[in-house]
Amino acid sequence: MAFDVVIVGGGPAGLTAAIRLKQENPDLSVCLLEKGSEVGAHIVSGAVLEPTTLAELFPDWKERGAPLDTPVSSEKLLFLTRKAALPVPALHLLMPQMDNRGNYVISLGAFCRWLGEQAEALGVEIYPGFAGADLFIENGRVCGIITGDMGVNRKGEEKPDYMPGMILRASQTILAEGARGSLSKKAMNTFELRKGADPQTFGLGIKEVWEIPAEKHRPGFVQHSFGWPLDTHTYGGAFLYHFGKNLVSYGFITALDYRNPWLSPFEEMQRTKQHPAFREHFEGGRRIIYGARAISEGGVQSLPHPVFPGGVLTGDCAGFLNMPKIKGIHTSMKSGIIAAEAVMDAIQNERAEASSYMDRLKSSWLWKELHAARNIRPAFSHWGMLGGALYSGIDSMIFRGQAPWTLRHRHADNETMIPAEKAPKISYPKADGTLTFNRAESVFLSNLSHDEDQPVHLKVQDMATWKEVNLTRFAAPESRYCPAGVYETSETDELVINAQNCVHCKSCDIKDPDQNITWCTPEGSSGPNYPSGM
Ligand SMILES: Cc1cc2nc3c(=O)[nH]c(=O)nc-3n(C[C@H](O)[C@H](O)[C@H](O)COP(=O)(O)OP(=O)(O)OC[C@H]3O[C@@H](n4cnc5c(N)ncnc54)[C@H](O)[C@@H]3O)c2cc1C
Ligand code: SF4
Repeated sequence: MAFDVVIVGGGPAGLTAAIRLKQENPDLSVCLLEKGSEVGAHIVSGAVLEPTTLAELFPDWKERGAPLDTPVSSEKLLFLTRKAALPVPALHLLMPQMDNRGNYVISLGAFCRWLGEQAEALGVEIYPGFAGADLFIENGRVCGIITGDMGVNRKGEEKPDYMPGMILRASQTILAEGARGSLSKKAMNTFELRKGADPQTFGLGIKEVWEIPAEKHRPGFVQHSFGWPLDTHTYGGAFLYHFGKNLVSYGFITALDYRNPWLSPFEEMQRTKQHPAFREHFEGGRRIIYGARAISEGGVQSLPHPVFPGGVLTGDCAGFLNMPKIKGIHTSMKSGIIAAEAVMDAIQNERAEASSYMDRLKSSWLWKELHAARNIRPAFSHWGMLGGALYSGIDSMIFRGQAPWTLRHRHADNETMIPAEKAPKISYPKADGTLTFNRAESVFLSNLSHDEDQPVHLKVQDMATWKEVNLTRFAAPESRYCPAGVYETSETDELVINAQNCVHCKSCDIKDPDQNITWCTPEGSSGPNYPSGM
């Protein structure tokens, strides 16, 4: 099958790019693949939406019924100690990037479904349930993508319903797979797109949606925290947003450059709920959805060159997220708009490379925004939590993001752990089954579908390395950082992989110390099926 443009990924970046292409040129043939069973099925986000890019894409978004129903009504940033919560005063002055006035608390899943409807109305062909499994490269140029085979059993043999993958040819391919996309990783390696960039650094976001009693619901209330329970060298914190009909979105982001291999991002998230500043929000409520996803935290200094022969990278798979704001939706969408315009230019001028993409990015508000935010995230790696918080205040208030230096990211996340025997063990409280839960009962709420009789999509290149590095040196950290309990160590010290539990967060691909684990796309439609509230 041949198209003018193939887009891989139906998140905010891919859908926005698709819409912009058809808005500008209705005659272009545009195809978008989404590995989830439907658009939105794999989407995890807080989410507070800054509506700037949406207004650029559809100035009449209100009349079109965009699902932005909960304006932010009030907000707090808390520094937590074990028992106390100290609000950061004059938040809008001290940390203007945390100012959420004019923003909306949304379900990003519902928003993406709505964007999908807009795209289809413009003539974009959307194929949910199809994973882009490989790049289709001819003569050193990406000429489209290859979808995954369907109907292959665990041993790699064809089953009666076998359907080989298809080649989707395209003049230009837009990769919009979100953080740590598998095709994006291949494109970066094949075309050496990361040359000269700092290592990308990621966070793992784990999230729950709760339904709470109507009398406790405060529509539009937004709360963020930092400090306890993380140690001072680990960046991260919790978020809590009231939205929709009696819903609360609660989550915790742990930076994946953490050092202590005994740390469990899942348990940090569970125990934060017990803090008095969070606990009261869940009383009388019930948890209805659970999910997890990595986010790209590195900022502008970690961006790869986003253009390769035959295509571009856009959204979180390149790393267009503003970490101090904890926002990547409006930035991903903006990069999608710019990518679409550059790709159209390349097609019209019959050029293999959308070479205007970088210049267009650099002259946009997106670049200015990311440039101003660039020093805050690395400051926390350099000077720990308090030094980083102090630096953020100075950078925002005095330099206003224009300091004449750029702090670098010195390590990739897989390089930062210290040996388990040198790290303090962390003892986490047992789940109580009402407020806090274990991973097995949590993953149940991700509504997973995964045919177990298919090749394991988590490839461990070398088990001897796993034993020597992961098990012996780091006490099997994947058994703690995986938010779905996919990895276990058997009594005979073998690695057990429960691939059917994978929620596609990509943390193992990122954090595995020797880069010995590779996340590959499973059969299309596998993985979580998050409903519209996510
Ligand atoms: C817990 C959490 C909280 C967040 N909170 C906020 C917030 O409050 N505000 C905000 O602005 N941002 C927030 N973000 C960030 C925001 O969600 C992302 O920046 C944004 O979603 C990135 O958009 P994207 O389109 O690049 O990628 P994604 O949203 O990740 O979408 C990528 C899509 O591509 C699909 N895909 C991936 N690979 C393939 C493949 N090979 N084949 C087919 N399909 C594929 C995926 O299934 C997915 O649907 C948060 C993120 C997390 C994890
Ligand atoms: S197996 Fe890897 S990608 Fe899947 S949920 Fe666990 S850490 Fe995330």
